[in-house]
Amino acid sequence: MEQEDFYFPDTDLDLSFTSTTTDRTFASSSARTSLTLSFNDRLSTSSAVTTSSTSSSSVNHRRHDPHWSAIKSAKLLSSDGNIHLRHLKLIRHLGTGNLGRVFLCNLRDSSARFALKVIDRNCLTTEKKLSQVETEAEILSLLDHPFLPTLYARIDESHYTCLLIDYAPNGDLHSLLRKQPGNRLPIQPVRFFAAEVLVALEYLHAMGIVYRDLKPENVLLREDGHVMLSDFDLCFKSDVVPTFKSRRYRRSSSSPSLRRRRSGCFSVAAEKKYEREEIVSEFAAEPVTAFSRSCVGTHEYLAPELVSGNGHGSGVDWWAFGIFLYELLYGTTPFKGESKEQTLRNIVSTTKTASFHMDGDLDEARDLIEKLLVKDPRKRLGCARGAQDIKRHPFFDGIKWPLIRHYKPPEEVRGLVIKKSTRPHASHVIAVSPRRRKSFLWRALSYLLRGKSSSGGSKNQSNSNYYHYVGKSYASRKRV
Ligand SMILES: Nc1ncnc2c1ncn2[C@@H]1O[C@H](COP(=O)(O)OP(=O)(O)OP(=O)(O)O)[C@@H](O)[C@H]1O
Repeated sequence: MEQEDFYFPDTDLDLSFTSTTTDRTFASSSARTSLTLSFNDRLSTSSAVTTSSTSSSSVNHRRHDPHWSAIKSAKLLSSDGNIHLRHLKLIRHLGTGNLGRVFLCNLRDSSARFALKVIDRNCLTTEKKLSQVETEAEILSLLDHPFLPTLYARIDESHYTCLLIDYAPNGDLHSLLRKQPGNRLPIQPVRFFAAEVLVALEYLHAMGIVYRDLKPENVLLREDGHVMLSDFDLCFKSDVVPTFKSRRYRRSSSSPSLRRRRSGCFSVAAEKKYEREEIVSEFAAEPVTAFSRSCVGTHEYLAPELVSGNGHGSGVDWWAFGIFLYELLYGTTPFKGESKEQTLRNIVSTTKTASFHMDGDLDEARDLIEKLLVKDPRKRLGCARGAQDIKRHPFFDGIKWPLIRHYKPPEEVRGLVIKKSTRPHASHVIAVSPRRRKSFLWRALSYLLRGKSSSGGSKNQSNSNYYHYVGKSYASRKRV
């Protein structure tokens, strides 16, 4: 969980915040970063993002959103109609990633809070990293979904590229897991978080986007407790051909008359189940022909086809979804070895399978995980028709998918504070001449970003090839 918000005396940037706030990235010794080894993905080269606005700004259904209203007002007051860094007030540092630093900020004279990802392009030493920035910006500009961040503005000033996105104040699922006894969550919160992540992945796949970096660290939690997937620099985009088909299937479901155990909005059938046959028309938009050879992701979450380097598609996200479910339920990942090399060996080994503790409550979860962790992607659940098949698994029985965003987040999870209403934030305004304000802002940004490179504790650097990568011994699970 983030610390309580803290407003500093109103300068454009108060550098003292670096020593008084928590940098989750540095604080976390077990941070897992992701690996990127080569880029041959078919990412569209057209830039959908312009310098300072995004296509989503015109989305009608969000016109009353306070964030868009704040953006609109700031643009109206801006001399050139665009958002600039001078319009933003940085509040504190939230974390450091592979590409840059993330700050909590708001627009001056507004209480709407945003996260600002600041990338100093001069610090990006390789073409690959520059390309990752463009990938992230492009993917973000395409998104319009409650469980994914909105890109409100892209600001390119001097050698900085800044992405203004939704702020998720409840931290990430990895930190939340570590606050739980045994680093495990009870089954109902797991169903809740997994269902939302599944819907987010389904949306990405329907857009032709293969995510490739699912892990609890990348599942941020919004103020209302709902999820927000983050980190799109490892995605690849492919063509997707949506289809609409009729299908006959046997559905096992609980009798409505049976007594049910209840927990929040997610209920579990306590007694017998019955089977019925249904013919359904369904929309499938899974990028089944997506293909990449890049070895990217986070070791413990890599699918076997990714590790072997023979090419992969959207199935890698369904494998990672299985690992994700396992980690939420068991507090560890199923193929974790003594070293990263051993982990990768376990993943590709045809004899090594996930092991499960005996626990009756987890039978359906176990069955789902086993179907997702099938080493041959052609036989893996989700790889033929996408999320539809996973949603239908008995583990998710009872969930009304169209209403998913209205389900109540699990309140019983230790360390998850769900705010019922947004507290108005005080904002202090001190008149600073625009010239002074600008130079101060640049000096402050340079200072903060320099801090990143000298700290040495930030995210890892990319390795140039797989053998170099597996040959090293790492103290923690990191993305490369
Ligand atoms: N929208 C956000 N709201 C709140 N915190 C965020 C947000 N985006 C990022 N963070 C925090 O900032 C940190 C850095 O984020 P960033 O996306 O740059 O890197 P990352 O998620 O660590 O991934 P990588 O280095 O693999 O690209 C994250 O660990 C997270 O704690």
